[in-house]
Amino acid sequence: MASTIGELVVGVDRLGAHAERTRMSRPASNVPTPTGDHGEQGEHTEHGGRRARLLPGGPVAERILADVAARAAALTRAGVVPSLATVLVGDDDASAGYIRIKQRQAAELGFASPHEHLPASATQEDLHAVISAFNDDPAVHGLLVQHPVPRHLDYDRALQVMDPDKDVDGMHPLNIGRLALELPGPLPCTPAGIEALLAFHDIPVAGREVVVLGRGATLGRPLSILLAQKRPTANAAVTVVHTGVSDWPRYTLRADVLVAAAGVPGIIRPEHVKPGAVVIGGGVRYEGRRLLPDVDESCDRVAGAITPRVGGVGPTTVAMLFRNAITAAERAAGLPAGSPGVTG
Ligand SMILES: Nc1nc(=O)c2c([nH]1)NC[C@@H]1CN(c3ccc(C(=O)N[C@@H](CCC(=O)O)C(=O)O)cc3)C=[N+]21
Repeated sequence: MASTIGELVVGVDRLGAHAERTRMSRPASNVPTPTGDHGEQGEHTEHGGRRARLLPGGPVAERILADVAARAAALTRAGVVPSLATVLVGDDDASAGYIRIKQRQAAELGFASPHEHLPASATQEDLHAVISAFNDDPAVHGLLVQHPVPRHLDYDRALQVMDPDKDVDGMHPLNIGRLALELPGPLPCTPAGIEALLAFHDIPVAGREVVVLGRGATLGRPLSILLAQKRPTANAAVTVVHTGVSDWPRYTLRADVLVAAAGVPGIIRPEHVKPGAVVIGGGVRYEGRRLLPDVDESCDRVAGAITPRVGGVGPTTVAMLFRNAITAAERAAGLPAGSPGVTG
């Protein structure tokens, strides 16, 4: 059984080991209470006037990226430079900005990052040709097409052209199938980032009630699959609520861990949160470069623990992109995935 989810187990073991270490150095009063301490908010640590304990994603990402950097160095010593290719269509400023962040990160980690920029007038066939060229290039191990693409193009069709083993977003239909069947493959980045964030901060979800608000393909749906899997950092009782459930607050109010994955700014308000619950802000909408989170900031008065508005789930998403990329590179090089000790 373990072999079918080998990749996942490796990542989980690493995070689990880290969680053990951090648990010992953290004051007892700071331990989260995902079951909810009704009416015992005085036990929560104050953070600059906030009641809820903050759950930053930065340290989670750092931990993952340190591992990626070690594996990239080992692969490079073995004669293979890991490579994550990016494709951008059009001239959207925000998208160009995100691509630059990924390229800077790639350089820091010792990855090559070939880039193709297509004009906004590019056809579907132009986009497919660029993807096919990266598919066929053995020096490219990971590939992502920046979302969204201009309106006249079909992102899903482009995704299906991509080599599933190079899909660092973990969103190719084959990879969603692998996720559902617990076969090895790249995991969708934001869901995997949220599982890692919860594990890093010692927030158990096993046997607990997790409610996901939203069923989108990039977050809500894959996260609901991931957190219901049989694994120490998952094993949750997962409920998915969405626009088809008009009395959704009835469900979110029961959640020990509430994940906002709706992409509707401010939809989660304090009256939707069980006192003491853990609130994870996964969903965001971008208006230009402005980030509009699903979770209203005042939820920190009710929650026991909450991701910060900036530096929460976002950094873990980017770290998972690179974890998927280094795993793809190791596999392509014929090395066992996740072996930082390998030398040439
Ligand atoms: N093929 C593809 N894969 C993606 O993964 C992908 C994509 N397309 N298109 C755009 C979205 C957006 N995205 C972000 C990831 C991290 C942060 C992040 O780390 N944000 C910081 C800064 C927030 C701010 O802007 O103030 C934070 O959350 O703290 C933001 C945005 C990945 N995306």
